Amino acid sequence: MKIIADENMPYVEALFGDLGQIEYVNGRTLSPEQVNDADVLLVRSVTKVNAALIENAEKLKFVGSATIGTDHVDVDYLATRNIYFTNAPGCNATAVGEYAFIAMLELAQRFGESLAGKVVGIVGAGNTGTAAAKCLQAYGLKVLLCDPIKALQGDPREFVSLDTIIEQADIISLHVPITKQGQHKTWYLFDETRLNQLKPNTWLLNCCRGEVIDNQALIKVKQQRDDIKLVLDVWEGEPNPMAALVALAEFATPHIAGYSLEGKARGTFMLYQKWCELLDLPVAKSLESLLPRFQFSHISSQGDLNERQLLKLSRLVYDLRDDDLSFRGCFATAAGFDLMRKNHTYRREYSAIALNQVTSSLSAGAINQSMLMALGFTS
Ligand SMILES: NC(=O)c1ccc[n+]([C@@H]2O[C@H](COP(=O)([O-])OP(=O)(O)OC[C@H]3O[C@@H](n4cnc5c(N)ncnc54)[C@H](O)[C@@H]3O)[C@@H](O)[C@H]2O)c1
Ligand SMILES: O=C(O)[C@H](O)[C@H](O)COP(=O)(O)O
Repeated sequence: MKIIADENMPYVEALFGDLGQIEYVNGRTLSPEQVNDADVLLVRSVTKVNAALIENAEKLKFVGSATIGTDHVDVDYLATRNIYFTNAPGCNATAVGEYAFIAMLELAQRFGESLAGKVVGIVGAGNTGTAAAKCLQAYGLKVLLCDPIKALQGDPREFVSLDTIIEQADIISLHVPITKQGQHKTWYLFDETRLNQLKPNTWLLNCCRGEVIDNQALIKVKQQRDDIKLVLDVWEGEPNPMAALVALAEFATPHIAGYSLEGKARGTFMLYQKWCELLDLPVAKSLESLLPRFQFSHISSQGDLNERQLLKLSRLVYDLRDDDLSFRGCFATAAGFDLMRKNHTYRREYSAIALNQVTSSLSAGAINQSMLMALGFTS
């Protein structure tokens, strides 16, 4: 069996090595000739899987994308060809949620403010939005959720409109898929009009898809409104973000909000699980066996923490400042953007740290052992 896999998808050898002959390819430049004799195709968000790519791949029976988003895959075409498709919903949700939370802690520190007490609006309350809300609520913040689709489906959580979020939230974090049609389309959901409606001093974070914000309009609005602060992980026209926008963002990264080792491993593992299920094979490998031990796996601290100390602790699993600095040095070329993504193999999730807070208080609202557990650290 021939398995074609993106060279930047980790753990493919460990999980699929026994199941067939693996050939690694550059997902961004993958050509039809390279997939013509494939049985299995494993991709990431940078590969457009459509008729143009796989028309002549007659043996192809399985396409797996180790991603949450599916906008790069023509799922209708795959269905007409009876090719099984799976993605990895939720695989990197914790990573995205922690990225957003840590970015907010960083902004608070940079501007001498406290994150505690702010109201956060989450647009899109699926896997990543819920993961972000989990951290924020664990930290005691008021969270407003906007997701008209979930509301219509009867999700029991309380939802508000996007207008309410814009009026009331101090911070807005975007977590929607990119959709170009329909009542709830998200393409340029934040256009110039909406961007101009942001209340003074809003922090706007985008870790879903670049085109959810009109990037040209964002440049224009931000040039007139320095009160708005931006954290941007995704960009219109990746891998070529607009240089003027990078310069205007407080924190800028190359679409790596989901790139914890845990999230990456989960993505490939979910494809492996699905493939085993389809072939009626036992799931012989485990997710845990893939992950290296974290160098700060056990930490003891004395007493409750303050917000600054929580940020210090967070920087052990993910120091956003480092990525921001590297990005500014490499984003000018597509190769630089992609290389930083390729080499991004160092980030962990809060769960990688077992925390023992000696003399932790029981007071509600304190950054004590129970709040840290709720954030995702382990004991
Ligand atoms: N930056 C990254 O590394 C990274 C990582 C993972 C996912 N993503 C992107 O984030 C997107 C969201 O991921 P997810 O796991 O949360 O997906 P999800 O499908 O679990 O949740 C998306 C939610 O958005 C809601 N939604 C759709 N249109 C909306 C609208 N107009 N207004 C408000 N809500 C709307 C949906 O109802 C759904 O609940 C993915 O589709 C992907 O594009 C980016
Ligand atoms: O949709 C997703 O899951 C994310 O955008 C994903 O993290 C992108 O990473 P890539 O597939 O490009 O490695």
